[in-house]
Amino acid sequence: MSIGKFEILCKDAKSNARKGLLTTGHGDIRTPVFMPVGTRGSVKGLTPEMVKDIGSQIILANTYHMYLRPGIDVVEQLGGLHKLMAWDAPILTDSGGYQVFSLSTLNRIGDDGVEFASHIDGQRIYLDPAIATDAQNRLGADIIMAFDECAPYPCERERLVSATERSIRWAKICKDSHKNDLQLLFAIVQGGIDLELRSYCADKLVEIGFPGYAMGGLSVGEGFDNMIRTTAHTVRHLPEDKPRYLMGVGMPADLIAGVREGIDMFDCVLPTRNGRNASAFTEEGPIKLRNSVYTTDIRPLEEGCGCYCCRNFSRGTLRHFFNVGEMLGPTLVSIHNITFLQRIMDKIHKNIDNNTFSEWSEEKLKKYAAC
Ligand SMILES: CNc1nc2cc3c(cc2[nH]1)N=C(N)NC3
Repeated sequence: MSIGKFEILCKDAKSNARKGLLTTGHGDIRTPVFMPVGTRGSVKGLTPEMVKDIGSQIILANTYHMYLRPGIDVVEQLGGLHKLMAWDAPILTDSGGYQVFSLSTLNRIGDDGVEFASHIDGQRIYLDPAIATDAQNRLGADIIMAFDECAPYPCERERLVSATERSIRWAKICKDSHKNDLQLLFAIVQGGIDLELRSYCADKLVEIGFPGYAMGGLSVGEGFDNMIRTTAHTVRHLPEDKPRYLMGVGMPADLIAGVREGIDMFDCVLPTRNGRNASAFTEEGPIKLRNSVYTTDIRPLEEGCGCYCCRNFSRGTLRHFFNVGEMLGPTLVSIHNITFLQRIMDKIHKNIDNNTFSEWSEEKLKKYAAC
């Protein structure tokens, strides 16, 4: 089994879209792929069996959160992350770089690492590239991420440059610290929407050499056009034969547009976060189920969807569940929303196979933009 092998199976003639097969320690991943997020070891509100039934191939967990609770030692004593999550397929762990800068109270950012106060109990913690890589090696995920510094958006160019430079230096330390050949260490390209900085960062990371490359720092309020323009530009600086991962993305239109620019992997909390907040993806745009207009609506969320939620529950029932605070409401709408994104990925695969992706994606993007 050649872990890290990425085979391009089919390429769209009129865009950068492609289908691939990525070999990992827990099986092959057919790309493009959407990865549901299980930040603290659970895809919120869903059993692993539900996630598997939807057709998800790989799920995420987060090193920052697992480091704080229950702690890496405890995860190891519980049999590792796959055992803890009851998931025998591929897992990707984010390094915690984003969460340290977005969740915690930063005390010190140095070239060595970061000192911060835990967002849980204020405990002072120190993380650096080597510690974050060792933690991911011990968690045992199949794909692990470099420890990076995520500059806020927007921010002064000087801050963006220093965060990008530091992320490059830290990526090299992560690669030198990474000991487990069963795990793939992906680099993360930073640089905001500054195309020159993105090129510089991508070129430097490719020089160091990684089995896959992510793009971080997008889908943070820059807007769809900036995100796609930056993605398209950066992809041109990444190797054709390595997987490309657009972190934290995204909504239905983002997935289609990202694939068109040559992205292979996506993750996003929105299907479950929106699901918990009674917001459901539909082909006609999101619907807010707490709205009284759905009180006696006997239709499923989406005619023809086929997910467990749409096969068994009406919009009226779902509105009732949210209205009275039944736990089943968030679970059902999360199942539907992940299924909705999975179905988009399935349609992407089919259209790339049939060489109809460009026309299909054009029509879909127009439709979703109008929602
Ligand atoms: C908008 N969501 C999102 N953007 C991200 C950006 C990054 C990330 C996770 C994200 N999630 N993880 C990193 N280690 N770095 C960059």
